[in-house]
Amino acid sequence: MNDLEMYREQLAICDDRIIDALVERNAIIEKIMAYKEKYGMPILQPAQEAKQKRRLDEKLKDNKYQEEIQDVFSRILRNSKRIQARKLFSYNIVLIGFMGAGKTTISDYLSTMFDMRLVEMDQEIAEREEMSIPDIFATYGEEYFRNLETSLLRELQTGKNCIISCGGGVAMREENVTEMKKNGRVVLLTASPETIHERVKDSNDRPLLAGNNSVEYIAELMEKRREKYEAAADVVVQTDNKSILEICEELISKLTELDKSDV
Ligand SMILES: Nc1ncnc2c1ncn2[C@@H]1O[C@H](COP(=O)(O)OP(=O)(O)O)[C@@H](O)[C@H]1O
Ligand SMILES: O=C(O)C1=C[C@@H](OP(=O)(O)O)[C@@H](O)[C@H](O)C1
Ligand SMILES: [Mg+2]
Repeated sequence: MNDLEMYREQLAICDDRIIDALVERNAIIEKIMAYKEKYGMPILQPAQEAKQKRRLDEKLKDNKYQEEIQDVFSRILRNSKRIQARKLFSYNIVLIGFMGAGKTTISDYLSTMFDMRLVEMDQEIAEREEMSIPDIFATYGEEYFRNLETSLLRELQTGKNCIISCGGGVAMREENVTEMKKNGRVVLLTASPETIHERVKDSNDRPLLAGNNSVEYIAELMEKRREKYEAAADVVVQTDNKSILEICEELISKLTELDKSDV
C-alpha cells in the first residue's frame, strides 16, 4: 500500500468515527427530549444553548481549524433542532390573531429555535407584489389583498413542518380556515385592546389601523372578529404581560397536550 492509499484509509476510519459520534449525539438529543417531557421541563432553553456555544468557542479558541469546525457545529445544532421539531410537530403550526398579538414575533422565534421553515404571509405577499401591504390596499383595495392571502394559504398546504404566520384578517374567511386545518394546527394569540394598542401605536404598516389607532377602535374590531378567531383555533395563548419565551413554551406545551389527547 502506498502512502496515499494509507491516508485514504485513515480518512475513512475518521469518517466512521464521526458517523458513530453523530449517531450517539442524536440519541442523546432524543434522551434529553424524553427527560424534559417526563419531568414537564421547558423545551426551549436558550440559556443552555448559549452555554454550549460558549463552551465550544472556548475549546476551539486557538484551533487551527476553528472556522471550519464552528461551521460543522452550526449545522449539527441546526440538525438537532430539526430532530426536535420533527418529533414534536408533524404538521404546520399556523398562527392567527389580531394585529399586534405577536404572530410575526412568535413565529420568528419558534422558527429559529426549531430551525423550521417560516412563511410570514404578509412578507411573502409584499415580496411577490413588490409592494408594501399599505400600498397594496391603497392601489388595489382590500378584496384583492384578501384573495392573495387565500391563494397563498392554498399553496402552502403542499408542505408540512412549517410555521405559517398569518396576517390578522386571514382567519375571517371560512375557506382559509379549512385550508389551515388541512395540514396544520391553528394557534390563536390573544391580547387585550390596551396591550395591542401599546404594541402597534407607533407603526404605520397596518392600513386598517391608519387613522383609527385607538384602544376603542381596536376593541370594537377585535370584538367583531372574536367569534371567528375562536372558532378557528385549536389552542389559544393569551400574551399580555408575557415574554416571547413564555409564550412559545406555553404554545409548545398546549400543542403537545393536544397531540396526546388526539391519540
Ligand atoms: N409578548 C410580547 N411582549 C412585548 N411586545 C411584543 C410581544 N409580542 C409582540 N410584541 C411587539 O408588538 C409588536 C407587534 O408584534 P407582531 O409580532 O408584529 O404582531 P402581529 O404579527 O400579530 O401583528 C412588535 O413591535 C413586537 O415586537
Ligand atoms: O388584521 C388584518 O386584517 C390585517 C393584519 C395585518 O397583519 P398583522 O396581523 O401581522 O399585523 C396585515 O395582514 C394587514 O394589514 C391586514
Ligand atoms: Mg404580523
